[in-house]
Amino acid sequence: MWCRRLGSLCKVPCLLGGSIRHRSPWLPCDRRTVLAAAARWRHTAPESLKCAWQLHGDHLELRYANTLMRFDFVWLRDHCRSASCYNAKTNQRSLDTASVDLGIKPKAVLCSSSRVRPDGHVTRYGLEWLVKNSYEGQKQQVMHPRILWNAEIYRQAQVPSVDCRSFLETDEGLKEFLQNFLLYGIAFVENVTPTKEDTEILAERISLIRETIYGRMWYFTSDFSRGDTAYTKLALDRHTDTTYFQEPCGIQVFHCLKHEGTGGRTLLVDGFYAAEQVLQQAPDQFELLSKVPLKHEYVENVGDCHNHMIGVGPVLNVYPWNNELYLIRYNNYDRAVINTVPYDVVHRWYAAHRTLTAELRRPENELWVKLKPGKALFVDNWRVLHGREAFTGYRQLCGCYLTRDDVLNTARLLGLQA
Ligand SMILES: C[N+](C)(C)CCCC[C@H](N)C(=O)O
Ligand SMILES: O=C(O)CCC(=O)C(=O)O
Ligand SMILES: [Fe+2]
Repeated sequence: MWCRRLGSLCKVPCLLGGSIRHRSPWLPCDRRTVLAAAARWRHTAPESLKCAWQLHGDHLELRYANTLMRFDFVWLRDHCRSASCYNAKTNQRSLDTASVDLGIKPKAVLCSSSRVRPDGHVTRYGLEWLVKNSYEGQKQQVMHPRILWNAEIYRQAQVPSVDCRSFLETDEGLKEFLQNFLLYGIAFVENVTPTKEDTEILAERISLIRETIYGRMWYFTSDFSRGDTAYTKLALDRHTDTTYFQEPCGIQVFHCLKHEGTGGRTLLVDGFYAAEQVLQQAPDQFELLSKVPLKHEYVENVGDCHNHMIGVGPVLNVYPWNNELYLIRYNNYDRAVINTVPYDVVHRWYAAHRTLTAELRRPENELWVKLKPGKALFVDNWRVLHGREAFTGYRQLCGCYLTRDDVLNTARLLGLQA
């Protein structure tokens, strides 16, 4: 049974809605023959080629807004936004998906009929909603818009630091800061009172602080109070932190409270920029780095501190549907014995790791900054690597880790895509 009646909504194509009446166990369908004969393109209006659909044996094919989409029938039933299937107040599904017949088929597809007879369950979808939420639509989009940088690109962009008061007291200041942070993976706040307490207030403005084995707010000097090279005066090559957690910390905040001596500059490298170069030069190496799981490990036995952490995952982590990078796990100090990779793969992995390392080490990709009291640095620890130059004298840094979900939450609440 096909309906090509057009409701009043159809006059505005972007508001077109489609309705699907599902064949469900509680509503036996006798329209199989109609469905079988239905596999040809249908248009919402004879003169409009903007939207067309075709019903196949197990899915609905829809062409709209230059996107060809295919919707599985169970998917369509599962995403029904009717009052009995979805609670619009809580934005939660009420439908028990497991109760949907996996062989479900729509009884009819109607284009924006204003009068649908109340037999069977009716599911309505807006075309825009379908485009936005289809696999094909998502594939064309990035989850996180970013500007990949090397030192020159970052300098040219002249990204401003945000003033501490504006950051703390205005939504505009906070939004500007977060926008910079999301685009570049680093952002600075200036004129911060150089204390641990004031740094904590900053952190709490955008997120929950992630307490770890290093505490909530940490404070460190080169006193080797912990069994890690960070607590010395030695240089630290570029790395991301807490690679040995199953979920590495999302953001790291650094605030240098004091330095009387030389050296100690901070190195920042956009890991995604380097990975992108690997993808261009050697896509198979990129793939290897994104597929081969490795362990990172933290073993500490110094004073009263006894810890043993293990995190497993590939160096490059990508969303499987669009290959977009979302996390780089790179720390050659903390990388554990490789025992998760067979010998013939491991050699190719080392070659791929070498290619990535060469990109990460290109001098033109290195951004060097000297952290000074009053200037707090936020680093996206899932994207930007940090390191430091060896130093002399007394140097005191404070900071903390933030939970990524909560930073992104704040950004979304301010209207940013995160
Ligand atoms: C930042 N803070 C000094 C607290 C900890 C440093 C952790 C260092 C560790 N090797 C890692 O990369 O995870
Ligand atoms: O001392 C520094 O500037 C940074 C050390 C470091 O890598 C860290 O604390 O995670
Ligand atoms: Fe670090």
